[in-house]
Amino acid sequence: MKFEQSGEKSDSQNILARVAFEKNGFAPELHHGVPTVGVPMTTETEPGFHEVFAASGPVVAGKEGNLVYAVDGRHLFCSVQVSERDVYRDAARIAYDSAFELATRLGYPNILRMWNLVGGIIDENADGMEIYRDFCAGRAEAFALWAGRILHIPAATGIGTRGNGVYLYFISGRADAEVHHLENPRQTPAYHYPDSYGPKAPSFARATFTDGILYISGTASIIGDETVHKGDISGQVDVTLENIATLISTENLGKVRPEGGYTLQDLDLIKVYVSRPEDIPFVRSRCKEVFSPDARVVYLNVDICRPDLLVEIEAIVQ
Ligand SMILES: O=C(O)c1cccc(O)c1
Ligand SMILES: CC(=O)C(=O)O
Repeated sequence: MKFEQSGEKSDSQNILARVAFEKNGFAPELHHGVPTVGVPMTTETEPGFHEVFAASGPVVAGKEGNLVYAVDGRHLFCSVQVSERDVYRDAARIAYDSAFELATRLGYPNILRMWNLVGGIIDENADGMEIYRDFCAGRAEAFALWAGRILHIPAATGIGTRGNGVYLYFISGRADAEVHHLENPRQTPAYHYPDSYGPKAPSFARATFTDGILYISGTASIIGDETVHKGDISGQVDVTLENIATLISTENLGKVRPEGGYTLQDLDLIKVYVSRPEDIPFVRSRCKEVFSPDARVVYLNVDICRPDLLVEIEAIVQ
């Protein structure tokens, strides 16, 4: 598995799947035989871009119900869209349930990395519950239904969009793949968050390390389970970067990676989610100081899963 990002479409050879970051989204489809999903994450003024998941072997792609997927012998990519609705819990459970059924049936039960792009993430649903909490409840029910068959809870992102409904996509691997899911010593595991954050805790790990690739989950200014530096973008950026630095340090990642850990200079394919557009110039200049000049970094103006979070960062080391 390898990731690429580009401003243009590359041709479809050896591509497992493609995600188009654009202004309007579109439901997953097979585009010239390649699973393609459009996620509504950019604005008129930001250029769109594509993220490409490279295949490790001959690709077989398909569609089943709402699921669009591809396998290459080592990995499954699967995507499903949940259209806008009053309450998401049942639809989120059903979407994950059908995706997990496919993943286990095809022999890729080892989820490695998932993205949950949730329109109106901090708005209320028709019952007055925050949509992120509503979504998390359905997702947690699906993980509980599949416990033992879907092997672990992986690294993830759960973030707002500039559209409606929910876009899900994930990659998973074979049962025998060597996969390590990591937690952060500075943070409570999200799946143990108390119910003050919602009826079911968020189902994700802080990072997944497999096959020489480190997937870092969306990370924010949270210590323990609490948001710190409320209203202070500078403080939130610093804590977010410190959280990532600790997560990928030799003390933490070195437990599963014999060569040791990484530093912020090793991050690539970085996504920086910023909830207030006016903070983007500051965040950009701070990120320039800490990330490698060769790192590919995009800034996306979307809501984050708690109203008091101003910034969230995800990345890959490969
Ligand atoms: O619910 C999630 O999957 C999630 C994962 C990472 C960060 C975040 O805000 C949310
Ligand atoms: C970012 C976030 O929501 C979390 O770490 O829980």
